[in-house]
Formats: sequence, C-alpha cells, structure tokens
Amino acid sequence: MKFFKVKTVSETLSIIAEQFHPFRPPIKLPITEACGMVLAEDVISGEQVPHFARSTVDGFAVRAQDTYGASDSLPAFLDITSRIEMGRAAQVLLKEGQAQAIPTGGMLPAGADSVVMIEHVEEIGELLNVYRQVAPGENVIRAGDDVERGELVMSAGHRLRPQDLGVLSAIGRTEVQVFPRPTIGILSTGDEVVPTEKKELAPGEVRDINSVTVGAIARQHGAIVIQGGIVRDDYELFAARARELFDQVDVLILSGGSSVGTRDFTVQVMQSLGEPGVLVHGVATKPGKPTILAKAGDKPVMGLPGHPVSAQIMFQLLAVPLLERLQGVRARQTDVRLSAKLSRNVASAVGRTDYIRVKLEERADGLWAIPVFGKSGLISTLVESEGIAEIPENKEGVLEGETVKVYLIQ
Ligand SMILES: Nc1nc2c(c(=O)[nH]1)N[C@H]1C(S)=C(S)[C@@H](COP(=O)(O)OP(=O)(O)OC[C@H]3O[C@@H](n4cnc5c(N)ncnc54)[C@H](O)[C@@H]3O)O[C@H]1N2
Ligand code: MOO
Repeated sequence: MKFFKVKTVSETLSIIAEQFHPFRPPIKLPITEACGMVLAEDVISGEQVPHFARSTVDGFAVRAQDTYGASDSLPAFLDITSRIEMGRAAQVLLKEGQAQAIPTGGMLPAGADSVVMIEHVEEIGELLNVYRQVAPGENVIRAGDDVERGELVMSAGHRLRPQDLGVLSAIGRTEVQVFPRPTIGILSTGDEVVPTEKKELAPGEVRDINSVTVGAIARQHGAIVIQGGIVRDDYELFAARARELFDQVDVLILSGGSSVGTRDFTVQVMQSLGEPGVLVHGVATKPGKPTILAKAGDKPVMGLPGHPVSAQIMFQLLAVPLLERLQGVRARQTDVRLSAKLSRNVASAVGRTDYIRVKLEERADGLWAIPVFGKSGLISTLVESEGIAEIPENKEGVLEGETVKVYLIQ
C-alpha cells in the first residue's frame, strides 16, 4: 500500500473536526463526580452569589461618609446600635452616625455601605472611635458580585475544573449534564510484539510499548481504556479481533502494521469495519507518516505507526483532539504551545511538518529547546524529552536561535 496522497496535519485536524461529534447522549452527574468531564449544557444562574452584601473583614458596618476625614488625631465618633451574627439576617437599619459590629462574612445591614476594620477602631462601651476613613464599598462584597442572577456562568463544551464545580455549588446546582467519557480500545499488532509480563524474550521479540503509552495518554484526556492486547500478523485473526473490540468502544486504535510491508493489513481491517472507511492514509509528518484515520459509522478508527515515538507523537497530535471532539470540547481559542529558541540548526522539508523531541532550558535570554536526537524506535528519547518542537510544513528547516513552538509532554 503506497501513501499516494498524504494529508497535512492541519488538513487532518480539519477532517477530524468535520467528521466527528459526540454521538453518545449526555448524562447527568452529581457535581462531585463531574471534575474533568465536559459540560453538555449552558449553565445559567438562577441566583445571585452572594445573595446578600457581606463583609470581608471583622469590623464595624458604617456609612462611609460618616468616617470621612477620620484619623488617629481626629477620630469619628459613632454609636454602636447592634451586633450582627454570622449566618443571620442583619435586621436593624443603620442610620447616620451609627455603626454595627460585623464578623467576616456577616450580612451588611441596610443603610451601611462599607466596613471599617477592627484594627482601626476603639470600642468604649457603646461608643466607637473610628481612626481611619473608608470608601463606599470598602471591605464589602455586594450581592451578585460573584455571580448575577441570569448570568451565563459556563457554556456547553467547557471541561469542568475544581473552580467550576465551586461555582456550581455556590448557585445550588447539585447535578450537571455532561458528555460521557469515550471508551477507547487499543489493539497492537505484530508477530514480534509480546506482553509486558513476558519474562524471557525470545530473539526478535519486543515488549508492547504502544498500548501502554497510548492508553495512558487517552486516560489523561478523559477516555476509558479497554486494552485489546496483541494480535498476530494474520488478516483473519486481526480483522476478527478488531471487529470484536470495535463493537465495544467509541474509538478504536490499531498500533503497528500501518506501513507498506506485505503483511501490513491495517488498512484492510479498517475498511472492513464499515463505511465511509479510510479518510486519511498517510500524514505529511516526520515521524509518523504512516498514520491512518478511518470512520466506520460514527466511530473513528486510527492506525498508528509501530515505532513507539511515532505512535506517541501522532496519538498526541491527532487522537487527543479527536477525543476532545468526541467529548464535545469547544475548540480552543488559545495556542497552548510554548515558544522557545532552538539550540541548533535542524533541517526539514517543505510540505512536511517535523516534530523534534526537545529538552527545555531557561537561560538569561529566555527559553531554549535543545533537540534530543534518536530514531523513532527509541522510546527512552521521549523520557529525556520535555516537549516536542514543531517545524512547520512551509519551512526547509530552522536555524539556531530561531523560535519554535513546543508542545509540552506531560
Ligand atoms: N520501506 C519502507 N519501510 C518503512 C517505511 C516506509 O515508508 N517504507 N516507513 C517506516 C516508518 S516511518 C515507520 S513508523 C514504520 C511503521 O511501520 P508499521 O506501522 O507497519 O509498524 P510495524 O512494522 O508493525 O513496526 C515498526 C516498528 O515498531 C515496533 N513496534 C510495533 N508495535 C509496537 C508496540 N506495540 N510496542 C513496541 N514496539 C512496537 C516494531 O517491532 C517495529 O520495530 O515503518 C517503517 N518502515
Ligand atoms: O514515521 Mo516513522 O513514524 O518515522 O518512525
């Protein structure tokens, strides 16, 4: 099988964005179980947060104008008319010349617009000497300062973080609609590939790396992983195992067997899973060119190159956006890559995007990316690396000191 018409990375990402959508209906989850899940609804607050004006300090609620000009030598004199209790309504109206004791978080009484801190007053019986002036609104959170009633607090497509759940709790939402986690199945191929557990390797055998790396990245990005194990280079067997796994999952990943060798059945297997079949056969990258993307029904199927570095980079580059897509994540507006200067010349070719493993080093003149060279069969080169620098498809190479974009590997 030849790669007649390879697609660029951006073309492939556009195909992913056009072809794949969340196809499982949203589910309802308690907010305490929703961290990391993607919202499937717009959340509009039915309440103000806080729903009353509250003090941010321990002190005395006052009218700011009653404190104007107050200083150590010339305090303002106010009457203490009430003491507000935590978690209770402030019931006494505050009038001109008056103050009410208030704890941090206590409700501001009607008539007050600010709080003077306890450090800046002196209580003498029911009289208060105020030694500092305060401005209106000082030391106060007004009703609705955090969230307004009717405000859109989060939109569908937002991945829920701890602080998001905090807001949901504040507005009284106990449950939210989220997209279910996609299930991803991974099947490794190759007569030479054996499970991690195998103690003594026979000549020619290698332990499975790709199922492990790809499974870990998939989990980092919200997927549930089903390990399909390893299948021999036998078309009937491979097709049957792929079909069995495909039927259990939302995304199928096949590792190895993507290249041009006569025993490389991956494309045939992918075609056998259903229409429309292969969408991308070869991506203009180095490494990772023999990457295949197919669609069978609603489900994506991806064939990754066997070399472990290529498999990991291509999974990160293409399958992670795919997983995000299936979870309904809104397209990111910001570029999450770092900018760094490359520490030496690196050649590339126009029409192909190169991914260079790099270490990062903070120097006096900024962040530098130091290439880690090595064949894409050497997984330990990725252990040494902190990022992957991109040499864009329109460049023949990058000169020492030129700025490159770096994806962090986490
Ligand atoms: N004549 C050509 N040969 C190759 C080309 C080419 O264009 N012309 N492309 C090369 C590139 S680039 C890559 S990448 C590989 C991709 O090959 P396959 O996807 O068919 O993968 P395999 O042949 O099955 O394996 C390649 C290599 O990786 C090892 N491997 C495979 N699976 C695993 C695994 N799960 N864990 C660890 N290591 C794995 C396998 O033993 C091989 O050494 O093709 C090049 N050849
Ligand atoms: O593209 Mo292969 O994926 O260079 O190692």
